Amino acid sequence: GHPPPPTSTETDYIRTSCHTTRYPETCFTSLSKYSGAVKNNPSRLATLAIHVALSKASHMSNYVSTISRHMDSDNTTEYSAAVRDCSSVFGDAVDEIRKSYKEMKRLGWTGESVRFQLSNVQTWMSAALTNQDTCVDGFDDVSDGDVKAEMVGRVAAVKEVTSNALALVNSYADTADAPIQSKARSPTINFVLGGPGVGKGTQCTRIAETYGFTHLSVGDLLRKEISSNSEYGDIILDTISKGKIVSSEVTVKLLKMVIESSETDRFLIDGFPRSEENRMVYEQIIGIEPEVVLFFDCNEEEMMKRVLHRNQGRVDDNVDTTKERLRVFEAYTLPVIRYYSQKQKLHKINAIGTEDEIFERLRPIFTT
Ligand SMILES: Nc1ncnc2c1ncn2[C@@H]1O[C@H](COP(=O)(O)OP(=O)(O)O)[C@@H](O)[C@H]1O
Ligand SMILES: O=c1ccn([C@@H]2O[C@H](COP(=O)(O)OP(=O)(O)O)[C@@H](O)[C@H]2O)c(=O)[nH]1
Repeated sequence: GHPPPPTSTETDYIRTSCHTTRYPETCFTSLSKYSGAVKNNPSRLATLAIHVALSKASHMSNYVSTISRHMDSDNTTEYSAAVRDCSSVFGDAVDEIRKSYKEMKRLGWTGESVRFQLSNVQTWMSAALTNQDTCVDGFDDVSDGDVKAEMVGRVAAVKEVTSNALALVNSYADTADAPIQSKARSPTINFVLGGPGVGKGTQCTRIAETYGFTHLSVGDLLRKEISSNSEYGDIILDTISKGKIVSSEVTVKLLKMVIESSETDRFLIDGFPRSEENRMVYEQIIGIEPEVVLFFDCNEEEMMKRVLHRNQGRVDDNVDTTKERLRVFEAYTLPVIRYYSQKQKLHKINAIGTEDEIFERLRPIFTT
């Protein structure tokens, strides 16, 4: 669709960011018309710059290869040799820029650290620039004239946008290291675990109100994704209906976005991590050690009873799905609970009793 019309603060952001590139004017003119979509976000700006470089480089690559194809095969002039070589290295440059663009689109989604993904992009964009230089160098031995000037001039224009894109990736990489922790604020995070229906949400609401936390129920975030028709909605609904665990890439990405965009910095994360794999991906992408991990403990019959009485119209609150959720809890979540127990972060709470009684058991944890 059409990008939203730019506002002056958004174009200011692009102008300032372009100061760090080697060709600031080209940078600004090629990117400012998209400033509304960039929304002052360095990652989006770098991705956009790569997109612009990709389109210019593809165009150039087609141009050189067309000229190359229209030359007689017995044409052995230095010009034709240079054009053939250029056509080949430009094809490589386009591949490298395309790979970079795809990687930028998957930042934070692959299970690898963003840092690692960005270093790949830096490598590929540098290689693309080198290939473009190689093309120009090939014309060194060609005698000066209009055709040579035309070719070298066109490549130079592509090099400018490629170099700018690399510079914007570099500046983003400088700030993207551990994106959350490098911010001036360093949020406090507590995890709240326990089987289905044990009362995590109920107690989290009270803890959040009394002790000033932002309550993030990952189950609620996922249900919101379903009802907002996000691209992952169908797969999330299918996974939740079966009582299985949604892919870590999805949950961690959601959590990261919510934490990053929140004005507050004390979080109770309810119902996550549900597996050691969840925990690993969390550590790679968000990486903030939880201060406290609460474990609400209760027998399965009681959990089943509470789930079946919940009455919130949830697709997973039925006997069969809840049996599977209990099985998943035991097989995948208990190992996480053991992990935090070994790290001496775990507080096990007896979840049998009235809501008030249970809340009283929690007070000492938050008042010391
Ligand atoms: N201490 C308790 N005793 C009995 N029922 C409870 C208690 N705490 C919560 N419930 C009820 O059990 C159901 C599940 O609680 P909820 O907080 O949604 O659990 P979870 O977030 O762990 O899935 C809800 O209907 C809730 O009202
Ligand atoms: O980090 C999470 C949190 C929730 N879920 C899914 O959401 C469902 C409901 O989770 P929630 O914590 O809302 O409810 P509970 O199981 O505690 O009743 C789970 O069974 C999973 O299918 C998930 O996959 N990953």
